[in-house]
Amino acid sequence: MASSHLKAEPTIEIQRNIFTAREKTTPVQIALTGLSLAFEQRPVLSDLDLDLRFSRLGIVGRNGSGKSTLARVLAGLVAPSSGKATLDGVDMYADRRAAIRDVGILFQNPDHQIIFPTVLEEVAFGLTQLGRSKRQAERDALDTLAAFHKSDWADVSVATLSQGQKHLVCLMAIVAMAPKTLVLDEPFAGLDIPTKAQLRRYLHLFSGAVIHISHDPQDLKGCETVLWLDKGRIEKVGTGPDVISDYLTEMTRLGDDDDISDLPR
Ligand SMILES: Nc1ncnc2c1ncn2[C@@H]1O[C@H](COP(=O)(O)OP(=O)(O)OP(=O)(O)O)[C@@H](O)[C@H]1O
Repeated sequence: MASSHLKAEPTIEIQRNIFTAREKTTPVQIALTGLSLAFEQRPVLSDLDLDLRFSRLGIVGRNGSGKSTLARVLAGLVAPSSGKATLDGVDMYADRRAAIRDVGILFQNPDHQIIFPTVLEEVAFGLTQLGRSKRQAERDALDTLAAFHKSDWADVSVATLSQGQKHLVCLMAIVAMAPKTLVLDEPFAGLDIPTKAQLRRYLHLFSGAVIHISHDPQDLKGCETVLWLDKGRIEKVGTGPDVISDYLTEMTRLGDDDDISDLPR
C-alpha cells in the first residue's frame, strides 16, 4: 500500500471546515446535575454535579471509576438512573437525532466500531446516518480522506490495516460527521508510542470540543481542564496540571497498597 504521511507541520487544506486552526476551537458546555447511574443496583456514578465550558476536557480515574459510563451517558448511549447530563444544553439520550449530529465517540477497540469492509464505506456510513444520499455521503467521505491525506485508502480493505490505522479510520469516520464534541474513550490504549503521537497530531486538527478519557495522564497533555473520577464520584476538577499532579501523587501512594485484592461488592 502506498504510504501517505501527515507531516509535523501539515499543510491543511480546509475542506468543508473539517479542519480549522486550533485557536478557532468552539468550546462546549457540559452540565451534570445530580447525575447517578447504577447497574443492577450497584452505583457506578453517584450524584455528579458539574457545570463548565471546555475545548479539551480530560477525564482521569482508576479502572472501574466510571469514566466510560460517563462517556456513554454524555453521548446519549445510556440513560442515567437519576439526574441529568447535557452538552450545550442538549440531553443526548432524550434527543437521539442531536446525539448523532453533535457527538462522536471513539472507543478503545476499533474492531468494535468498524462494520464495513472498505475504508470509504466505513467513513461514508455515518454521513448517510445524517441523512445524506449514498452518493453525497461518498463524495463527502472522499473529501475527508483527502483532508487527512489518505485518498489512497478509499478502496483498501479495513481488515488489512494495522490497529493504529484502524483507529485512524474510526477517527476519520467521526470527523467526517463534524460533531460539536468528540468523546475519546481510551483510544490510545495498546498503541505504540509513534502511533499514539501521530494520532494525537491528527486529533489536534479537529476543531470541535474533545472529551478525552484515560487512566494515563500522559494522554491528557493539552487538556485545559481535567476531571478526576474516583468510585463514581468527582474527586477533583480544575486545570490540567493541577489535577494531574494530585492524581499522580495519589496513584503513586496507592501503588504501594494491595487493593487489587478487593472484590467489588
Ligand atoms: N453494562 C454494565 N453492566 C454492569 N456493570 C457495568 C456495566 N458497564 C460498566 N459496569 C461496571 O461499572 C463500573 C464502572 O465501569 P466503567 O467502564 O465506566 O469504568 P472505567 O473508569 O471506564 O474503567 P476502565 O478504566 O477499566 O475502562 C465497573 O465496575 C464496571 O464493571
